[in-house]
Parts: sequence; structure tokens; C-alpha cells
Amino acid sequence: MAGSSTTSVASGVTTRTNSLKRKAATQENIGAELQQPPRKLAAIAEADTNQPLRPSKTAPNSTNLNGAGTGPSKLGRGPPPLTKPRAPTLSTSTSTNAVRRTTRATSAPPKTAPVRPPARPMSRTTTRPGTSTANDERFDSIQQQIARIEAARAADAARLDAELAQERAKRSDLQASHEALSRELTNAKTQEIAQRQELFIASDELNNLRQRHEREISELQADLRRKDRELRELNEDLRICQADLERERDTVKSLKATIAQQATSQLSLTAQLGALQAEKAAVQAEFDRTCGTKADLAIQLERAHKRIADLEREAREGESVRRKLHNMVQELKGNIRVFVRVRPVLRSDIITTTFNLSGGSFGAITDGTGSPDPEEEARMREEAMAPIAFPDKMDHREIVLRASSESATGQERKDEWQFTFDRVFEPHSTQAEVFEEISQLAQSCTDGYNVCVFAYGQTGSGKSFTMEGGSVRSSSSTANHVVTQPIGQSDVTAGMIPRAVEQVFRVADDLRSKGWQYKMEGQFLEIYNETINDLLGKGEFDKKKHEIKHDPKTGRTTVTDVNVVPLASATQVRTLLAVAQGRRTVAATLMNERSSRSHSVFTLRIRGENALTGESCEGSLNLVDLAGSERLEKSGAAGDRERLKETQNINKSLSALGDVIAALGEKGEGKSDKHIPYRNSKLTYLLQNSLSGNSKTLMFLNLSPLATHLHESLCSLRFATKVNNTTIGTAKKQTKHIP
Ligand SMILES: Nc1ncnc2c1ncn2[C@@H]1O[C@H](COP(=O)(O)OP(=O)(O)OP(=O)(O)O)[C@@H](O)[C@H]1O
Repeated sequence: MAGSSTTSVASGVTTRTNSLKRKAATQENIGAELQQPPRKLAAIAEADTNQPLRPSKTAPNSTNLNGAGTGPSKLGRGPPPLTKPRAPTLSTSTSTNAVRRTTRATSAPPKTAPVRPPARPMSRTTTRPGTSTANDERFDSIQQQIARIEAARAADAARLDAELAQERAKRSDLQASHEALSRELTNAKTQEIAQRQELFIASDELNNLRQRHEREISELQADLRRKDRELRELNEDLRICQADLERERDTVKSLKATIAQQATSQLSLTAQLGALQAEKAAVQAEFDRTCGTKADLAIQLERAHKRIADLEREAREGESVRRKLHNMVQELKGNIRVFVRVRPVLRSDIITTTFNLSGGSFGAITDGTGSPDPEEEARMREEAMAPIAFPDKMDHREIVLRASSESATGQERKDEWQFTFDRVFEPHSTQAEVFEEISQLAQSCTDGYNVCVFAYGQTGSGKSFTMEGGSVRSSSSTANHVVTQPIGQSDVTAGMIPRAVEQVFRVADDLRSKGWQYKMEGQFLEIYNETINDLLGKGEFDKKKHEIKHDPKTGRTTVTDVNVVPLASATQVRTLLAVAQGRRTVAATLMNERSSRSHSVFTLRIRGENALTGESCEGSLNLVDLAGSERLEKSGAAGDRERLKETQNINKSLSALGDVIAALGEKGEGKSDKHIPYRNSKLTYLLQNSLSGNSKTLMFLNLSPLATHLHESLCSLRFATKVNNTTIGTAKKQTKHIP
């Protein structure tokens, strides 16, 4: 069987495996059946070995001696059924005894059944005399019957014995054949186990074969996919190659066309070449002619260079003349010139004025949402402004203040004050317009003059804005703020100090081409409560004692223990200004929330040498931002000791300045022995050399445009008029020739 299964594997593994399984199952059933002993034989064996044959209990009346059921026995043909009724007493016991005897007869050799003596008739005495003969006859017939039955039984017993012997012989045959079959079964089982092992081995082999086969199939499939891919790539290559080929064919076609064209154009080029060669010959002839003129031109160029050098020298001389004339003009304008500048009305002014007028409410100029109503704001602006007029629209030199008041008699009195200065700037004037007027003055210091520009006016009138500018001032609240950008178009609020410094550096740069080399250095001081503080220093304010020293020989003013910083560029100066501003003492007053309660003095010293002309010069530019000039009761400082002291010191130094200017004026008018009280304040003593007749001085009078400040403005204008009318002498240039 194993052999046939293996053959089947070769033809179809899966089908064969199933059939093998089915066959194995059939074998198993056969084996199981073989293991079962034959039922009939077992029954016989059991009956033989375990118990003697007995009649079945289920058939008490049966004459079947082998007890195999109720049907007719194979062994006995049994006595025919009794046709006559038996005596009740005998029939019962006889039948019972007969059965019992029959049963015994199966296990013991048959005996001749003892014939029992007939039972004594019980009712003979009582029987009637007519019936006794009949009973005897019946009794005899019964006994005969019994005898017949006994005889039949004996015959049956003999027959049964014979049959039993036969059966036993059969049984031993059957046992023999059973043993033979058992041996066969054992052999069959052994064979089956062997076949099963073979089957398992074959099944393992089959599994291995199947796995290998699956592996081979998957490898073949991968191979197939790879081949497919390669085929696709080859197809793609082929397509590209075909496209390339097409293109190449097109190229070849167009190249052929080009070659044909080239051949045509070559012909025309050859013709052109001939023409060009003829032209070249003509140009060569022209070139030869030009070479001849080149030598003439070189001579002319040399002459032109000489002429340029002459013109440059003339320009330098012209520059010197221009400087002389410029300074003459400046001198003719007067030594102390006064510019008046009225600042515009600020929104904060309107708010303050409205607040004061409305008795402490901002609602008047707001539209309810907090933002100002433009029309209302314009009206309030008009209302807040003092009646100031600028009648001179040509030269911008006049300013008129008007005021109406009630006289003692109740009549309206109209007052008007007219002032004339060197220049009056209206509120809309820009920083650039203002600087244009002083740029010439700032430039003078590069010519060796001492220049002093100071801003005078009440607190909040715009002094710092004019001198330092809006952006510098506003950004200077942080000491570390560094201004690195030069003044550009965007920096429209840059003030006079950064603009003047930039101008000086620009002029110095321009003059470099004329042989001038400049060295500059700067210092920035503050005078607060008659104490000098170094705004560029590192030490704490009011701690170091700085002394002012004047050198009568050189006319140079120095201050001890202050930082004098060499300046390389205007940008660096602006950085210094920002640092200095952060250190300025700013205290709050009622007049201006950012009021500067000190004078600040920026000094730029410039020394120049001209290697070409052998000249040297030394000038200085002092730019002074004075502290507010308001009167004590207006400043709101009366109740504060510290503020009071500040205001007194400010007023003292400002009146000292007025005294010095007045004394200088008197001296200029001929009182040569007039004492000039420079020492009355630190400010006048520091500016001594810049205020004396040896310098060019300009005062900016800054005015507030507000009606509420009209009186302060009038006082300032009167002071400025005095200064403007003062002649302090002719400014002298500090130049010399380098030996
Ligand atoms: N010409 C102007 N244009 C616009 N705003 C100006 C002008 N002049 C001054 N201001 C503004 O007015 C305010 C007061 O000006 P500023 O601080 O320069 O006054 P000040 O006279 O220097 O005051 P203080 O004496 O307290 O230093 C500032 O907010 C400033 O920006």
C-alpha cells in the first residue's frame, strides 16, 4: 500500500494525500474490527467457559434446552404440546420439576428419570363409587404419558449430549481459528504500524517537497517580476532610443539644411571679406593719420593739466577770499545775533488750557469716545494761542505781540508790542529751515572762530527741541540709547547740535581736498545748582569738583577733570549726545513735565592745519541749552525747597548772563574800563571766551505761543532785544602760520 501511495505522490501530491488519509482511515476501521472478537464466537466461548447451559428464565414452559430464546430450538424438537388437561396438583409440580431436572441435565450426564410413585389420591375416600374406575384409567393414561415423556426426554438428552459434544468440537475449532485470526490480526496491526510510519515519513517528505516547491514557486515568481520589470525598462529604453533616433534624424535633416545655407552664406561672406579687406586698408591709412595727431594731443593734455593745477590754486585762493568775505558779512551783522522761534501749539497745551478753562474737565475737546474732535481741537488751538503776528513776510525779522485789557475806567485797552530781530521763525518753521540760517555760523569754527549758540526761553518753550531735536530728546531718557545713524531725510526733528556737528565734519571733509586736516574733540557739561557735572564722565553727579580755567595767552578755556573725547565722526558725536542726555538732570515742574533744570553746554573744539598753505587754525563751537527762564511764582517751585533752590540758581545765572551782555555792550560803546562780571555765575565764567568780543554769538529766543504765557514771552522778548542791541566787539579769527 505504501508503494502505491508513493507512486500516487508523483502524479498528484494533494489528491494523493487525501486518498492516503482515506485509506489509512479504512485500515484503522479494519484493524478495529479485527481487534473485536467475533461476536458469535465470544458468546459461545463465554457460555462455554463461564456457565453451564441453562434454559432461559424468560420461557419457563419452554422445552428449549439451550435457553436461546422463545422460538423453536435448533437442538430439540420438544415434545408436542399436551392435548389433555393435567391434574392440577401434578401438572404444576411436574412441570416445575421437569424444568428443574432439564436444567440440571444440561450440566450433568443424563440420568434416567426416577419414576416417582404416583401420588396418593387424596380424595379417594371421598370419591364417589361411580367415578373411581374412570379416574384409574385416567391415571394410567397419565402415567403412560409421563413414561412416554420421560422416554422422549431421555432420547432428547442423549441427542443433546451428542449435539453438545459436536458444539464443543466446533468451539475448539472456532477457538483455533480465532487464535489464528488473532495472530493474523496482530500481524496486520504490526504491518499497519509499519505502513503508518511509512505514511508519516511519506507525509513529511511530502511536506518538505511542498515547502520546497512553494519556495521554488515564489522564487520563480520574483524572478518573473524582475524579468517583467527589466522588460518594461528595456521597452522604455527602446522607446527613448527610438525618440532619440527620431530627433537625431530631425537634427541630421536640419543640419543638412544648415549646411546648405552655410554654403550659400559662405559665398556671400567671401564677398564681404573682400569688401572688408578693402575697408581695412582705408582704416589703416586713417590710423596712420591719427597717430600723427596723437602726439599733438599729448602736448595739449599736458597743457590742460597745468591749467587745472592753476585753477585749483586759484580756487584755494578764492576759498580764502570767500571765507574773509563771509566772516566780514557775519561781523557786519553784529556780534550777538538773536533769532526768535515760536513753537507750535501742542495737543498737550490744548488739553491743559481746556482743562483749566473748563474747571478740570477733558470732555470739552473729546468726542465722547476719548479721541479729539478735529474741529473742536482747531477751535481750542486758536483759543489757546496768544495774539502773535509775524508782519514781515519778506525778511522774517519782526514779531508783534498784542493784548487787550480793561483800563481802570472800564475801557478796553489794546496793547501792541513790536520787536525786530535778526530772524524770526514762525511756529511752522522746520528744524532744517532754522539750521540753514546758522549753518554759516557753525562753519566759522572751521575757519578758527569761537562760536557760541545758546537757547534762551521759559520752560517748555522749545529750547531743547531746537538745540537737540525731537528724536534725540525723546530717546535720551535711556542712558544706554545709542544714536548711530547720521541725520537723514527721515530725521526731520534733529536739532541744531547734531546738525551743526555734522556740518562741521562735512566742511572739514570738503576742505581736505584743499589741504586742510582737522582734529576734533568734544566735551559735554551740565551746570546744575551752580555745580559743574561732566555728562560724558563716569563718576556720580555733584561729587567731583570741576574748576574752570582760562588761558589768557591762547584764549582757551578748560575745565578740570572732565572727559574730552576725540571725535572721529559726526555719528560718534550723536552717540555721545544721546549718552549725555541720559545723564542730564531732569526734574518735574508744573511748567513742563520734562523740564530741564540745568544748563547744558556742548563744546566742540577743532584744530586744523593746511600742509599746502602752511596755515593753522583753532576754533570752538559752544552749543548751550539754558534752563527755563520762568519766574519763581510761575514755576510752582515756591513750595518745594529743592525746586526753589534750582529756580533761584537758574534765575541767578540767567540774570548774570544778562549782566555780562549788558556790560559787554557798554564796553563796546566806549567804556573800555567797564568790568565784565563773568564770575557772577558758573555759566558766564565758562562762556567767558565765547561771549567776549573775540567770538561769534547767537542767541535763540524760544517763545511759547500760548496766551497764558504771553507775559513770560514779553519779558523774554525784552531781554532778547537788549542782547540784540549789544555790540560786543569784532570777532577775531585764531589763525597763525606754521613756522
Ligand atoms: N518747533 C517745535 N515743533 C514741535 N514741537 C515742539 C517744537 N518746539 C518744542 N516742541 C515741543 O514742546 C515741548 C517742550 O519743548 P522743550 O522740551 O524743547 O522745551 P524747553 O524749553 O527745552 O523746556 P525746558 O526748559 O524744561 O528744557 C516738547 O514736547 C517739544 O517736543
